[in-house]
Amino acid sequence: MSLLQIEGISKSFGGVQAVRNVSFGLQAGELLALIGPNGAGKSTTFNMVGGQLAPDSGRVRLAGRDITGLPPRAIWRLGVGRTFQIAQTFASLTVAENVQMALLSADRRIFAWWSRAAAHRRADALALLEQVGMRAQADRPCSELAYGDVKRVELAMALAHGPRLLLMDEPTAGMAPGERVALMQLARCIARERQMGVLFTEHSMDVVFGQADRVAVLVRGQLLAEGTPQQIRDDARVQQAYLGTGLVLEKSA
Ligand SMILES: Nc1ncnc2c1ncn2[C@@H]1O[C@H](COP(=O)(O)OP(=O)(O)OP(=O)(O)O)[C@@H](O)[C@H]1O
Repeated sequence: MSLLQIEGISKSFGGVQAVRNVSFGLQAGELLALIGPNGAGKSTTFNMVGGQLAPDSGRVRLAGRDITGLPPRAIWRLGVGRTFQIAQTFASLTVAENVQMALLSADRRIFAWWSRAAAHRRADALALLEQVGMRAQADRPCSELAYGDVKRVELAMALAHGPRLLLMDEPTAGMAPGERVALMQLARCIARERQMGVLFTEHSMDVVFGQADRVAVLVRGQLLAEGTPQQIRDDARVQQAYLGTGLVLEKSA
């Protein structure tokens, strides 16, 4: 059974059909990149999986369970984590405290007194930071970190509730090319180790073709193609769809 199964979802905004009858699946341990030119419906699809938007029709299943239209918090509780285009951390807290806050939330104790974050499951927080290569920076304030490191902390925070599926919305936006690949290599290792699925939207073709196991291409709200990076790169329809968008379907050296 697929970890995530999207079955014919559609969504319109007024007269604009943003997503039209889109179906695809994602297995545990797999990285699936959702790509497409601007306005193709990537964010809308993503938000229908995360619960920020309810589909007009179609179903979304997580390990067979119908999660269509559930609110984001309920979907998160069922094991769907999320990172954002602009990393969200508390700048005034240390790296470890940020992860401890995420652990508090996972333990349903987010309303506990803030000062207790520093005392909550520090060893578990440090273990998560070890996984993302940030253990040595545990006691630095997040405000002092380079942006690429903030993204790693955000990843550790997203892992705090042990998601089965991680949604990463343009995870490498704003990062230097080398850092982008490194972040997604890390996500890939963690996905394999935890048998966690990762669905991500991405504009950087280096990341897509270098790191994704499979790629789904949306164009004008419809699924145009789905396959391995090689199949997608060789697909004439995909090349045609990208013509004139300024994006190149080549992995740069
Ligand atoms: N809340 C909304 N209200 C009205 N129209 C919307 C809304 N959200 C998205 N759209 C429209 O739906 C279509 C798909 O948008 P969406 O943001 O899903 O595309 P995208 O592939 O994520 O684009 P980008 O790469 O530019 O982020 C676009 O035509 C967009 O203008």
